[in-house]
Amino acid sequence: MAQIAVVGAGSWGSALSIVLADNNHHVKLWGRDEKQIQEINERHTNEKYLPNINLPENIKGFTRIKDAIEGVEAVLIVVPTKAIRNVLVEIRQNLKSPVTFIHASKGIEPDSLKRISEMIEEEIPQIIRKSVVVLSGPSHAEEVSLRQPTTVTSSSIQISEAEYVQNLFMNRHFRVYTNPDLIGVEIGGALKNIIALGAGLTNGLGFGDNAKAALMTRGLAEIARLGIKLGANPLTFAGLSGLGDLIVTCTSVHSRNWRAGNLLGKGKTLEEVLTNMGMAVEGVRTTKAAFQLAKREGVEMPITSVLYDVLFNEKNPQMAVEELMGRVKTHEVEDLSL
Ligand SMILES: NC(=O)c1ccc[n+]([C@@H]2O[C@H](COP(=O)([O-])OP(=O)(O)OC[C@H]3O[C@@H](n4cnc5c(N)ncnc54)[C@H](O)[C@@H]3O)[C@@H](O)[C@H]2O)c1
Ligand SMILES: O=P(O)(O)OC[C@H](O)CO
Repeated sequence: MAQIAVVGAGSWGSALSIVLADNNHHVKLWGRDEKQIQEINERHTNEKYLPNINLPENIKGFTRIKDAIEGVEAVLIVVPTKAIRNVLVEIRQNLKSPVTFIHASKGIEPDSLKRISEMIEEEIPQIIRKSVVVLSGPSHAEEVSLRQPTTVTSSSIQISEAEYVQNLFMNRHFRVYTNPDLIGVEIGGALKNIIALGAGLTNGLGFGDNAKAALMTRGLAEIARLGIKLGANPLTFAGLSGLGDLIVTCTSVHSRNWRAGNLLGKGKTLEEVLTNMGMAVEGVRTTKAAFQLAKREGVEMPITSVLYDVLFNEKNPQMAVEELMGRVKTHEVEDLSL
């Protein structure tokens, strides 16, 4: 059985630790909060992030990254995107031999416009990096930790490494597929959070299922348009890390992005929403990054664009919906190869 470091003891890092521990791996879970790590080691719980869940005893908590990564064969990064570069620097300074880097975070870095696998390649020299693999798909921590049926995709340009990660995680509750399209998997996983914010926002405004279905469908069209321009396989967007994750995030009671959008639609300010959530709402920064990426690539992304104005330029949400509905008439199906 393998020894794996999980860097990030929030909801998703803790839930994925349970999957690995159920598969009899030795999990070294890093978190920055001493009290939380003490709770994980002594009471085998993480009440703030996974209430009412018992953690298996083969999950050990660490507060120093140096200790968590010592002797492991793979490092799973699962902190919010804004924290990734800092943890990577600390890993680089302490890692002694090459490991597989897996990440399960969902975001794009504003300004640099890097995907997370690109940040890993930038920060971690090849001599200590066997490969980079992303794990993504429709998977809320709350359900994974209850061992409810979940399916995800393991993606790497080295398919043997994607299969290695598939083998680490796969069990009878957690089914893992592989896909070599790293760009498509990362873009789908990151950008669906923008659409979930929009779906929550229309709910907050009092609109129903027609509006939600419209946002999801046209949202997927613009995600695919950008992804294909960046080199993704169009079919990936119909898969687990595309359509699958879009469905779960736009319709689940667990979705942080949907809940944040809902509060915005009900008139709360962005600051009020983020303060109240207390958990990662990746869609906000990803909207900024996707807006910048669309501009750089010359790709039309109307939903992302109006949400950017709602989040960062105080556009009224009701006006944003009216703007989308009043766009110039167009064809539905486009030639995505253009
Ligand atoms: N929660 C889910 O169901 C889920 C599922 C799939 C993917 N994800 C993705 O996983 C990533 C983590 O999300 P989460 O839901 O676990 O978040 P969370 O809010 O539950 O936990 C975040 C964790 O990161 C830590 N953290 C926050 N800022 C930090 C910093 N600057 N430096 C170091 N640590 C920091 C927090 O202390 C906490 O332990 C996100 O990219 C999210 O999109 C989440
Ligand atoms: O709760 P959300 O909106 O951060 O979404 C979590 C996961 O990405 C769902 O797959």
